[in-house]
Amino acid sequence: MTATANDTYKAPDTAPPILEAVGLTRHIPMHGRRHGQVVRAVDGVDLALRRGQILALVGQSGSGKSTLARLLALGDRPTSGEIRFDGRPVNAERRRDRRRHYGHVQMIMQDPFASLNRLHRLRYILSRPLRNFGTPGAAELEARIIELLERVNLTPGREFIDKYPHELSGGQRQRAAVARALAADPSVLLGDEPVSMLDVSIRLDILNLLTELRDRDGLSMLYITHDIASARHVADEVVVMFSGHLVEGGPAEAVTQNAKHPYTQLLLAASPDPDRLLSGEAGTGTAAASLAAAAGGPDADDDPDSAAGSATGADGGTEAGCPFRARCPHAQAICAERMPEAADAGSGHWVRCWLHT
Ligand SMILES: Nc1ncnc2c1ncn2[C@@H]1O[C@H](COP(=O)(O)OP(=O)(O)OP(=O)(O)O)[C@@H](O)[C@H]1O
Repeated sequence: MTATANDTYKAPDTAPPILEAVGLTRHIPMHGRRHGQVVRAVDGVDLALRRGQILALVGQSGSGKSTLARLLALGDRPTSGEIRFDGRPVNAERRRDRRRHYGHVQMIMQDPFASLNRLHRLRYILSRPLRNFGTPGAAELEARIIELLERVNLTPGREFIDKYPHELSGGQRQRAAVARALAADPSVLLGDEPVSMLDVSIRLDILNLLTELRDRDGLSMLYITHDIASARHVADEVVVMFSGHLVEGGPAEAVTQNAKHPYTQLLLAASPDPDRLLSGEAGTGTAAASLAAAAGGPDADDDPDSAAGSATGADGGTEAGCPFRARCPHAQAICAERMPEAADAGSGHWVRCWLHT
């Protein structure tokens, strides 16, 4: 059984993957002064979200998290690599695949205001995805909408069904956005920073709702966040992204309590202490300053020794070395030559760092 910070979790860590990325890569061509170069936003990512689990994807702004989420939701096409759903390759260009896949994978966005049409009541917003499964009569439709509202703890549902998004608090709006995602009957939720725009006092409520959906309904979830403390709170497994690469991953407890990669260690050192979990405050002191200096992602600097020199020639094939090397206190000559393969750190924990090969 996977060890987690949340001891209600029951699924075994041998649960089969429901959503996988295999060598997933997205190189974005640049324009203007940088014409001819590409930003390696996502670079050869392998990850597996297991059935009934929450996998947290953690990284700073610019590390490639949203680009990866867009690829997994088929909202963008990869440069190379493959996405598999339930063991089968998904081809983003095939309409049949897109229809089938979209029903199963639903996104929860950062800003619930932007994701809910403010001109409509919840009744209408939630009825649209429900109608994709046939045309139930008015009474049945209303009963299903109320059930959805109550599933996300907007209770009693009857009191919320005719509200407009602007009549809800921030937390209630995010619950309504989760209800809308659930209306499509997904087996996977992709949450891109689903609590970062919410008031600190209600973040924990929404995260607890997500873990409830996992525990009660067996939903699988990719939880995307810059906040490693919240990842530890909700996730079964954690993967850490820096500059388009996954650098460490494994059971949440192992990655957060026994981090191996210097970047993960920096993220942890700069995160709020557990008493201030989800406070949204950055840590203080030298770790936070170093983290800010490390940045999270590829920039347009084509100096290979820059902090994040991940913009390369248009073939996208010239990147070498670990992107974290310029900020790493343990960098060695080999770090500039190539990125190591993942090394096994035991019990499903792995790390891509020359210190551990
Ligand atoms: N359309 C684009 N054109 C050029 N560069 C892009 C584009 N989209 C993303 N990038 C670059 O790709 C890298 C990864 O961006 P992405 O938005 O995926 O990161 P992120 O980790 O989700 O950050 P944030 O949390 O700030 O959204 C960044 O360097 C970003 O500037």
